[in-house]
Amino acid sequence: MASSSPFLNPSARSRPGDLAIVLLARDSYQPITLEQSTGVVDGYVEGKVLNTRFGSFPHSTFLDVPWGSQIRASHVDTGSRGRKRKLEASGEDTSIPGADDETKDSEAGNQLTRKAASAPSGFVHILKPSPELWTSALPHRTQVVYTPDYSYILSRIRARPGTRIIEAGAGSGSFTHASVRAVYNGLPQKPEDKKGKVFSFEFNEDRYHKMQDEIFEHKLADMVHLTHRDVYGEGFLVEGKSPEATAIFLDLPAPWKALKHISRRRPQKDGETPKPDNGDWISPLDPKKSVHICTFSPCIEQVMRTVTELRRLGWVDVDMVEVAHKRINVLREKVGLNLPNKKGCNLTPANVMESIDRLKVINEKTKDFNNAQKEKDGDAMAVDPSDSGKANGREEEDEKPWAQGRVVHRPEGELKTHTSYLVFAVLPREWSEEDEAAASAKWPCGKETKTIGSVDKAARKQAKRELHHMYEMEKGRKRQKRSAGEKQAIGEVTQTST
Ligand SMILES: C[S@@+](CC[C@H](N)C(=O)[O-])C[C@H]1O[C@@H](n2cnc3c(N)ncnc32)[C@H](O)[C@@H]1O
Repeated sequence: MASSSPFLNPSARSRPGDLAIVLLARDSYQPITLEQSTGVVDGYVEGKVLNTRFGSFPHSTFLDVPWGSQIRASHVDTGSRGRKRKLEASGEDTSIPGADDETKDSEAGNQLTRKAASAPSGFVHILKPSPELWTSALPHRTQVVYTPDYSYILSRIRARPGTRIIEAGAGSGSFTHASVRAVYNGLPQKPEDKKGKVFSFEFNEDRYHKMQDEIFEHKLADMVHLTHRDVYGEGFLVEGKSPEATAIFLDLPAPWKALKHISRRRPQKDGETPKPDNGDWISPLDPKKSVHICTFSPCIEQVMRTVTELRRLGWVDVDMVEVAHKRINVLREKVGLNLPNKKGCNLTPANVMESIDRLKVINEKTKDFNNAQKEKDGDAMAVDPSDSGKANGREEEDEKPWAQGRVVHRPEGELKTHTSYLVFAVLPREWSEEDEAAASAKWPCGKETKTIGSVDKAARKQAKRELHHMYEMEKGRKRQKRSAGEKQAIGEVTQTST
C-alpha cells in the first residue's frame, strides 16, 4: 500500500490540504498547508491569504497548479478586517454590524470567496515538499541536522528501503523526514509486517507534541513512531517490544549514556561481569543482522567518551568524520569596462585589447591635460572614458539580460562553520554454536565430495591428461638438451686430447 504523504508520493499538481513550500527568495522559504476556502477568512473575501514582503497571495492562487509554478501577488480586499483594525486603532467599539454578518455568513458557508486579481507587487514560487526543502523551511525548535550531514549519515548507516532506524532525539524533525524517505518501501498492512520504519525518541514534552502534530499533518504517522522518553534511563523498546533496528542515529547531548541500551545483551555497569539474560531482557536490535550506528556531537571530548564506550561494548570499525560542506555558486559574470555600473557587472578589462584601449584613453587624457596646462588656457579637455569600445557595450545590450556574461562557478569564500563530528561504528551480529552448525550444514567446509562449479568428470580427466602430456613434453625437451650438452663436452675433450 502506498503512502499519501507529500514527501513520499506527491501529486503532480497542488491540492487542498497539501503541504507546500513557498520560495520567497534565494534561501528564504515559507511552509504552508494549502486551504480551499469557501467564504471570508480572517476578513479576506479572497479566502485564506499568505502575506509576504512580495505581496499578498490568496491560497486559491496556489491551488491546482504544477509544482514549481511562479505565482503572482494579488490585490486583496481586507474587508471587515481592515475596518475592524481602523476602529481598534481609534479605540471605538469594534463590533461592526456588517463585519459580523460577513463572518457569520462565511461560517455558514453562504458568502462565496471572491476571485483574486493579480497585483504588480511581486511573485513567489510554489514548491513540492521534500526533506531537503523541509530542512530549510521548518520551524526551528532546536539545532538541526542539515542535508550534507544527513545524506552522508544515511548512506553510512546503510538506510535503504525496508530498514528500521532508531533516532534520538527527534528535535525539530529534520533528520526524521530525511530518514523516512530513505527507508520507505510501502506501508505496513498488518502490525507484524516488517516494513521500513523510523522509531524516534524525544525527551522534551513540548517538542514531542509539536513533532507529533507535524507527523500527522505530513501523513507520516504510519512510517514514524514517536515516543516521549528519556532514552538514557529507559532505552529504546517501543511498547515493550523490540523495534528490531539495524540502523541507529543519536543526536543527543551525551550519546555515550544511551549506548548501553543499544546492545544485544542486558546492559552491564562498567567493570561488571556479564550475567545470563534468562530471556527476560529484550534487545532493540535485529538479532540476525549487523547494526550500523552514527552519533552526532559538536565537540571532540564528547566524541572521545562515545568512542570509549563503543569499544567497551564491543562495537567495531569505529571511525570519525567531519563533513566540511562547501556550496558552489553558479552565476553569470559580466566583465568589461563598458558595462553599466550595476549589480553583477565587474568593471575591469575583459581582455588584453580592452586594457590597451583603456591605457590609450588614459594616455590621451594625460596628453590633453598636459597640453592644456602648457597653453594655460585653464580649460582641460574632458574625455569621457566610456566613449571607447561602445560597440562592445551595445552587443551586450542586444542580449537578453539573463544570457549576458560568462557562466562561472565559484565556491563560497568561507567554509560554513563547524556543525558536528560524526562517529560511526558497527555491531556485528551474534554468532552462536547453532548458527555455526547451521552454516556448516549449508556450506560444508573441508568435506567437499564434489567439485564446485560446472567442470564435469570427463572434462576433469581431459585436463589431467593434458597436464600430464605437457609435463612429459617438458621432460623430453630437458633430456634432449642434457644429451646434446654431453655430446658437445665429449667432442671438446676428444679435440684437446688429439
Ligand atoms: C539537537 S536536537 C536533535 C535535532 C534533530 N536531530 C533534527 O535534525 O532536527 C537534540 C534533541 O535531543 C533531545 N534529548 C536530549 N536528551 C534526551 C534524552 N535523554 N532522551 C531523548 N531525547 C533527548 C532534546 O530535547 C533535543 O530535542
